[in-house]
Amino acid sequence: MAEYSFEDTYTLPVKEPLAMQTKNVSVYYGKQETPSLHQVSMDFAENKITALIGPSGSGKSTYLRCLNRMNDELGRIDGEILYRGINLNSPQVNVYETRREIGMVFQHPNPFAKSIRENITFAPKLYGIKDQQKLDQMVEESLKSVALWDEVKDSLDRSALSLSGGQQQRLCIARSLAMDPKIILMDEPASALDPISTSKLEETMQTLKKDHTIIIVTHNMQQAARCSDYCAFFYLGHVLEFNSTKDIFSNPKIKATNDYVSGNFG
Ligand SMILES: Nc1ncnc2c1ncn2[C@@H]1O[C@H](COP(=O)(O)OP(=O)(O)OP(=O)(O)O)[C@@H](O)[C@H]1O
Repeated sequence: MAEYSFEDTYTLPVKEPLAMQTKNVSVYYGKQETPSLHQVSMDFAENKITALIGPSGSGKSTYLRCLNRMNDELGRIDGEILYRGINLNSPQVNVYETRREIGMVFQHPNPFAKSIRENITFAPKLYGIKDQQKLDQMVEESLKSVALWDEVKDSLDRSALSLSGGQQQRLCIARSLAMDPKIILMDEPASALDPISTSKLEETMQTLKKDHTIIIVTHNMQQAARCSDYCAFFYLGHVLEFNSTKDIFSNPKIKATNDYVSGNFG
C-alpha cells in the first residue's frame, strides 16, 4: 500500500533544448500484469545532468536501462523513447547503433581483461577503424576527457585490471566515449568508489557535460545535489516530482520528495 498518492505529482516544464524525451514509458517484467514502472514521461535537457533519485526498488535503474534498450530481453516496454525524432522503443531501431549514441556506465567498473589501450580501441576496431593514428588519437582524447591521461599515458599497455577502482571506472567512461556517444547513462557509478575517486568522477562529469548529456542514477543525495541540474524523484515505479535540482532540495513541491530528501525514509 503506497504511503503517498501517485496522483500528487509535479513536473517542471523544461525550457531548453532537449537531448531526449520519454512519453508514458511502462515496464512489465516477465509476464507481470502490473508494471514495475508506470507511464514515465520525462524531458532531458541537452548538455545537462539529470539525476534519478528515490528509494531502493522505486524503478530508477529499470527506467535508465530502457533509455538504450537494455531491458529488451526482460519483458515488455510500452511508450515512446524519443531521440532525434525517432522512437527508440520500436522494433525497427538498431539497438547497437542506439548504444553507440547512448552509452552506459555501470555500478561496478567492468574493464575488459586487456590493456588500458585495448579497452578504448576494442569497440572502434570492431566497427572497422584500423588507422593506428586515429586509434591513438581516440585513446588520448578519451583518456584526457576523464582526466586519466596524465596518470596512465606512460603505461597504456599495462592491464586495465591493475588500475585502482576509481581509475577503472574512469577508464570505463573513457571506453564508452571512444564511440562518441551523445548521451551517457550512469547507474550509480560512484557507489563502489572511495571519496577521492568519487570527487574525481564528479569533476569528470562536469567536464563531460560540455559535450554530452548525462543521466545518472544515484542513492547519494549529496552527489545528486552537487552534480545535477535536474532531478526526478521515483517512488514505487512512479515519478512523483521532476524539478530543478535546486528546487528538489530546497523547495520541493511534493511532500514525498520533501520527506525523502530530508532523510525521513529511504
Ligand atoms: N530483471 C528483473 N526482473 C523482475 N523484476 C525486476 C527486475 N529488475 C528489477 N525488477 C523489479 O522492478 C522494480 C524496480 O527495480 P529497480 O532495480 O529498477 O529499482 P531501483 O530504484 O533502481 O532500485 P535500487 O536503488 O535498489 O537499485 C523492483 O520491484 C524490482 O524488484
